[in-house]
Amino acid sequence: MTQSSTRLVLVVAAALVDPDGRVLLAQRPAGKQLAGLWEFPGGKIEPGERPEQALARELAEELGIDACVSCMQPLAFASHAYEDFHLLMPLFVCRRWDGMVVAKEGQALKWARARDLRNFPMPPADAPLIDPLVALLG
Ligand SMILES: Nc1nc2c([nH]c(=O)n2[C@@H]2O[C@H](COP(=O)(O)OP(=O)(O)OP(=O)(O)O)[C@@H](O)[C@H]2O)c(=O)[nH]1
Repeated sequence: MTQSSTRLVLVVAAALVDPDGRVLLAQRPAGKQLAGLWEFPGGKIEPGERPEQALARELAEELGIDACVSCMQPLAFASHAYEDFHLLMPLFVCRRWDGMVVAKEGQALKWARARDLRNFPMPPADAPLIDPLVALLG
């Protein structure tokens, strides 16, 4: 069905990959939409920002790391109709950053194998992102 008006929300997310080939998941805190679900770090792109810049900002805010913008590698994107908005979310692979990953916003963090991601409850938009990660990382 075609909808006449849909709010498009642009979000950018990262698959941070550690030297062991594991991917970082962050748990959405209580009180937020989709609370308790495991997601890729990231957030909304602000007006005037390039996606890679927005991602670097979010990674600094959420995890305290300084990610290498020129190393961000586009892998896949999610296009998902939530009830009240449509999410468009590119996923970048990021293997290089400065600093230690720290949960700056009190969120739980987990390093997981790509092939184990299906064991984590994730937002529905994220499901199509898992196969490309498994293809890349095994
Ligand atoms: N960062 C991130 N967001 C995701 C993923 N999957 C997914 O559906 N989303 C959705 O994309 C939006 C992310 O924006 P956000 O992190 O700034 O959202 P938020 O609820 O904290 O909003 P707020 O900043 O207005 O409080 C949320 O609606 C979130 O549910 C994911 O893997 N990572």
